Amino acid sequence: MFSIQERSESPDTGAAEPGDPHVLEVGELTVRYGDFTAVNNVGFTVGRGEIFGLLGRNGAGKTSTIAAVAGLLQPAAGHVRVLGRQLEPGRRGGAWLGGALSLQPQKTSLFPRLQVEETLRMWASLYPDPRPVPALIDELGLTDKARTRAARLSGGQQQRLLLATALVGNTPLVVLDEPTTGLDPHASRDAWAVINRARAGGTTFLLSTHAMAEAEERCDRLAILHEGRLRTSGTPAQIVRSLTRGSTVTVRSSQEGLLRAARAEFGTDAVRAEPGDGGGAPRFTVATERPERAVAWCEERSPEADVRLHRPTLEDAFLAATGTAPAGTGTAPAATGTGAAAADDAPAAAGGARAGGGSTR
Ligand SMILES: Nc1ncnc2c1ncn2[C@@H]1O[C@H](COP(=O)(O)OP(=O)(O)OP(=O)(O)O)[C@@H](O)[C@H]1O
Repeated sequence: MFSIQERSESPDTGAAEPGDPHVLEVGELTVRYGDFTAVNNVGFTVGRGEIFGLLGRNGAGKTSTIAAVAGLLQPAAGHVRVLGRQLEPGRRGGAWLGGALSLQPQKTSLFPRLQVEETLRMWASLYPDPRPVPALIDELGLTDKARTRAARLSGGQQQRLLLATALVGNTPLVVLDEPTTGLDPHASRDAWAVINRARAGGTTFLLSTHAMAEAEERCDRLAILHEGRLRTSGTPAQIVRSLTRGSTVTVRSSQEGLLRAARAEFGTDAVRAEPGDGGGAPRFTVATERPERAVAWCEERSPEADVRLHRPTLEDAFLAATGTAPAGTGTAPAATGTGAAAADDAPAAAGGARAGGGSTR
C-alpha cells in the first residue's frame, strides 16, 4: 500500500499518439530504495479496456511498480507511458493530476471526519471530468452511509469508499492496489461489477491482488512478479498452461498391485508414488490429459480407493512461479516455460481455455 501525498501541481497528460494501442506501457522499469532493488527491469503493456493484474508474493514489488506507474516515485531506470505520453523524469503524479490516471489511495489517506459523500466530492474536484457522486455511491452500495463519516465506516465499507475515490475521476486508466482485500464475498462481487461496468465503458485497469481465484476469473492478463523481476505474463489460461502439468488424479488405496497396474495403464512417467503423509493408505498421482478416464479406471479397479481429480489453477501456477508447489498439485517445474502443459481435449477436463502463448521468463 502507498500514500498519494506526493504529487505535482502540473498536469502532464496528453492524448494518445496516433497508432498507439496501449493505454499503459511500462518498459525496463527499475525501482530502488537506497541500495535495494525492489523492481528490476520490468516491462509490460496494458491495452485499452483491459483489466491487468499484478501478482506476486509479499514484497515482490507490486506496490512499488504501481507507485512508479502513478508517478508517485521516481524510477531508477526505465519508462512509463500513459496514453502514449511518457511521464517526465522527476515529475511526480503528473498524469494522475492531469486526468489520465486515477489511483486508489490507502486507508490512511481518508479524512476521518469527512462523510462518504463529502470525501467523494473532494476527490471529484481534482479531476476534469468526474463521475456523478450519488450514482457512484449507489453503485458501491454505500447509499445508506452517504452521510456517515469515514472513521465510522467498517473496514470493508472504507475499502469500498477507497475504490470509489479511484473511480470518481472517470479517468481512462485506473490503478488499484488490492481493491478487494477485506471485502466479504458479496461486497467483492459488487466491487467487481462496478469495475466491469467501468471497463465496458472503456476504462482500463491496472491492479494488484493476492486473490488468485479473482485474478483468474476477472483479469484479462496478468504478470507475476518474483523478487522484483517479471517471472511470467499472459492470460490466466496461458499462465496456468505454461506452469502446470495439466490435470492430476490423486489415488489413495491400500490395494496390492494398483500402483503397478496404473503404471502399466498410464505409463511410468505419468504415475508418481507420493510420500506418505500420515493419512493412512499410500498415495500416488496420475498426470493425464484425460483425467475422467483415469478416475473411472481407478474406481473400477479399486472401488474402495479415495480418488480425487485436481485441475490446475492459477494458484498452482503462482506457487510454481514463486516458490515450491505442494506435491500432487500437477505443477510443472517453473523453468519449463510455455507449452509445458498438455492440452485437455475433453471439455469437462479442461481447466480453462488452453490458449497457449504465455511468456515465461
Ligand atoms: N520506502 C521503502 N524503503 C525501503 N524499502 C522499501 C520501501 N518500500 C518498499 N520497500 C521494499 O521493497 C520491496 C517491495 O515492496 P512492495 O511494497 O513493492 O511489495 P509488494 O509486492 O507490494 O508486497 P505486498 O504484497 O506485501 O504488498 C520489499 O522488500 C519492501 O520491503
